[in-house]
Amino acid sequence: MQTTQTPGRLLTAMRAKNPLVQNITNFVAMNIAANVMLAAGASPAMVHTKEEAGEFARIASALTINIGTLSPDFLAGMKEAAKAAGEAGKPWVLDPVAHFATAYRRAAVADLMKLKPTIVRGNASEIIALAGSQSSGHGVDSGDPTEAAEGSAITLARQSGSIVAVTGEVDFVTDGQHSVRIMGGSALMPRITALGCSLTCLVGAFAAANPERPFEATAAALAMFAVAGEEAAISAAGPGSFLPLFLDRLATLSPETLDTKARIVSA
Ligand SMILES: Nc1ncnc2c1ncn2[C@@H]1O[C@H](COP(=O)(O)OP(=O)(O)O)[C@@H](O)[C@H]1O
Ligand SMILES: Cc1ncsc1CCOP(=O)(O)O
Ligand SMILES: [Mg+2]
Repeated sequence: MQTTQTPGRLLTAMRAKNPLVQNITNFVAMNIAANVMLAAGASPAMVHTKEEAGEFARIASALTINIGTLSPDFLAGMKEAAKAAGEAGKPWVLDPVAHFATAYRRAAVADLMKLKPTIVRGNASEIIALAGSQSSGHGVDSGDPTEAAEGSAITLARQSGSIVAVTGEVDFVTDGQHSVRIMGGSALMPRITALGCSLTCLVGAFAAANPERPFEATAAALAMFAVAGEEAAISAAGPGSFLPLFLDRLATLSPETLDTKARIVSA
């Protein structure tokens, strides 16, 4: 029987491990996602080409895959890395950015889902479409509220066996049987590009340090973003000044404060 782990304890474990996380992410996100991970306490490596992606996945503690700026070379690397992570029993996270927008993206995500991601993290429109329903997404941004995606997230988790996380004004995490909602964050967050992509990478870091608890690890990473985002917004004048304040808050957030301020409720 496992003891209950609070988000703060999972954060402590993540910082203690300083996990090496391989991120095959998009050109927009590479720099900000690496900075988010370093600030939070993880060790990011952006390694994507097919010649080395599988080999690297065997030495990293977790893998994250994001299709934001997809190309044939990236996709080949993603498949090599996902196969290697699966064979090595390492957790991996899929971010299906705007997968509904083109036939190429749809096919790529269908192939990656067959490789059984441990966790899928997307915005509401992405998760609704991935479960086979009609979404109102426009490109990389969501056109749907999280509550409209909750049923789709549960269906997707049951179909795929993955933990599914939907983010937005409220976040939702489900394994198909149990679900939580996470409150917090700031309306400034969707006005800065690649924060969702960066969160996907941070989910990988929490899962790397807590591989037996991917559900709790996912909720803890989302709660860290929610608390740090809410606090950074207090002094921010807009999206530009929010970003450095957010990085500082990720770095200074203590496990005790995370436990006190995280708002995670059973759904
Ligand atoms: N309106 C909002 N209010 C508070 N937090 C938000 C809001 N929209 C998004 N967030 C937060 O921003 C982060 C990125 O989520 P999201 O914008 O949904 O991802 P994506 O960039 O992939 O669309 C998450 O931590 C989420 O909780
Ligand atoms: C703008 C853009 N275009 C392709 S990927 C990308 C970044 C999307 O980041 P996020 O999903 O975190 O908003
Ligand atoms: Mg996104």
